[in-house]
Amino acid sequence: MGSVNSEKQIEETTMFFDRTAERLKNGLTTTFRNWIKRDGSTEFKPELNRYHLYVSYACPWAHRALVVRILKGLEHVISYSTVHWFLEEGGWKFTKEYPDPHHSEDFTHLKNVYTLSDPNYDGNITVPTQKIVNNESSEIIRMLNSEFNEYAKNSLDLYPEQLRSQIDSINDEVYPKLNNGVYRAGFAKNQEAYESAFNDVFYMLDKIEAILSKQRYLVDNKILTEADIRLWTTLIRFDPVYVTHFKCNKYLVTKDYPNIYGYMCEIYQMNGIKETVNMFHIKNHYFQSHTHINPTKIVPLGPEIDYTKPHKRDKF
Ligand SMILES: N[C@@H](CCC(=O)N[C@@H](CS)C(=O)NCC(=O)O)C(=O)O
Repeated sequence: MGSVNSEKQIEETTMFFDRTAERLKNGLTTTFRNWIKRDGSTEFKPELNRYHLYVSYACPWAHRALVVRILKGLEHVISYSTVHWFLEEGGWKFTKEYPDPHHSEDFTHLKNVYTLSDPNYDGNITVPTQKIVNNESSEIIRMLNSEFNEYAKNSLDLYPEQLRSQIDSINDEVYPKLNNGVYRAGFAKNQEAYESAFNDVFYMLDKIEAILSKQRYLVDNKILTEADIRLWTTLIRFDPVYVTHFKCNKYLVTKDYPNIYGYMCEIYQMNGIKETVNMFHIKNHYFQSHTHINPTKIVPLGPEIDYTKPHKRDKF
């Protein structure tokens, strides 16, 4: 790390992240899709200290799981560890600083955990993952929300029955246009693809700003839902990373969208949430790993953002 990459390295990095981009475009194509069920209908029962979340602090999808774990008060039930922030061919790595807490030092990569579960595994090595159980964050957060209630310190329901169809429909729009839209813009191979992704991103942000000018949360005026969490982990990366690195630079979310900014502050200020935000991992991951779009690997120093200001969202 540190030096400018050769053409061959850039080509390899491009191919590696093309595969990630392809998978993200297609949505739920992850491999381990088991469910933890409190009714005992699967082999995975909710239990204290049985499950571990392998995350990358850098990853917006893994970040969802960290946030829901805190909001539900499951810190004493489910442990987690983070991989190193640098992602390259070979996948997410364990290091001395970021070890795999469950296996010996022979486990150098997250891939080792996958192959332990399935020796023939040759699919994508993504985070978050729990070995064997599930590596699809949208499903992991549903399990954390509903299946661990007998241990959870907080009784909130992020996917309440009466709001499910609205949550599903906003997720279906926010995912392609914004969560993944920023990646489509950043990894675009031509002007047309970039512009189409860019327009989706700002169409979605404009729409969200309008919603949040009328109500406290994305789906409901009073009830925080998983749709908010899925949105927030993208928003928190927007100004520091996506504006420059992925060229989503029409507006800044913390300057040009006052309602979105207040909403980001409110969630950031919820108990335990700011500790899930590791801006060092986030910035270093994107700016250093994606050498095909940032060959010098220089990590910008800014921006300075204050998430601790009064959010005033309780006006609704
Ligand atoms: N659908 C997956 C996507 C997760 C994902 O693609 N994560 C990226 C990092 S942000 C990753 O781990 N990429 C590694 C790779 O593609 O090998 C989820 O939400 O859990």
